[in-house]
Amino acid sequence: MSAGLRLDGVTHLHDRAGTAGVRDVSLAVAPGETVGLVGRSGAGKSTLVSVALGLLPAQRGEVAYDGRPLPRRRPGPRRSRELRRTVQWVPQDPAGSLDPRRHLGRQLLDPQRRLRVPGDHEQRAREALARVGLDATIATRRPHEVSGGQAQRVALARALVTGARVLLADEPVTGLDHDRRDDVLDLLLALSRDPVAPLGLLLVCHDLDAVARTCARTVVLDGGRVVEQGPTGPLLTRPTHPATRALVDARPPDVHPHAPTHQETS
Ligand SMILES: Nc1ncnc2c1ncn2[C@@H]1O[C@H](COP(=O)(O)OP(=O)(O)OP(=O)(O)O)[C@@H](O)[C@H]1O
Repeated sequence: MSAGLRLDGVTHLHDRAGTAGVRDVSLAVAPGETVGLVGRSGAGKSTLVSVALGLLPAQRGEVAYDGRPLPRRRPGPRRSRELRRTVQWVPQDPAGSLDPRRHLGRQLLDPQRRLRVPGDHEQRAREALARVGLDATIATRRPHEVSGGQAQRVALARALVTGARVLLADEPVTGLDHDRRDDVLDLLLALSRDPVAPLGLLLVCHDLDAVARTCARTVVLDGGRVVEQGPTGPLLTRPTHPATRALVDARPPDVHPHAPTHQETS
């Protein structure tokens, strides 16, 4: 059994002509692995994330969580809940996705109730907060009563609280300032390296510096297909496919040349 998320020869085309979507994509993210997914606009990244989350069907191929294939048809409510617990989605600007009116603690209980997670929900909420380096007392506050960095952490705790083993983070740092960006990325990296409950991470990101900082391995999509993949360092310094080269060439000049990369910190 392969733990985590596995896509095997997955195709999802949006139109009959077959010009848009993803084709024959295989990739795996095991707990503890950090994988970047990059590609120009329209390359198929969001489509792939939707298929990986079971929101769009794999017309060909297979998506499996912890070795168990997702059903081709929309799964029933019970199976759906099981799946949601295993693989969680982290949206763009995670803190901005918190409900401003509700106490943060409530927002850590809601997904557990919704997904009928077994066990003591309050305890799981405290554990999730500890994993992201926050004290449990923050649960009594609302988003505007904590710092932006703390809110980001709570949002990540919310993704963890159901017992997720893999996070799909779709442009989670777009629009954040440099320090906040690094805070989120470093936290994701630390969570992936947690010795007790290592997390798998698929990071969809157009910021190649963020990918270099966080992801051991990177997959390049172009025209809906995987055109290059491998260890992030060599892939970004010696790209072989023109699509990868174009992404690397479009990278803005490094304004923080001393930011540690994944390679330097691992
Ligand atoms: N619901 C849809 N119906 C029809 N075509 C779609 C749909 N969603 C996406 N597409 C098309 O599929 C292709 C891949 O789009 P997708 O959004 O997956 O790319 P992306 O790499 O995520 O792009 P971006 O970086 O701009 O978000 C594009 O040609 C897009 O126009």
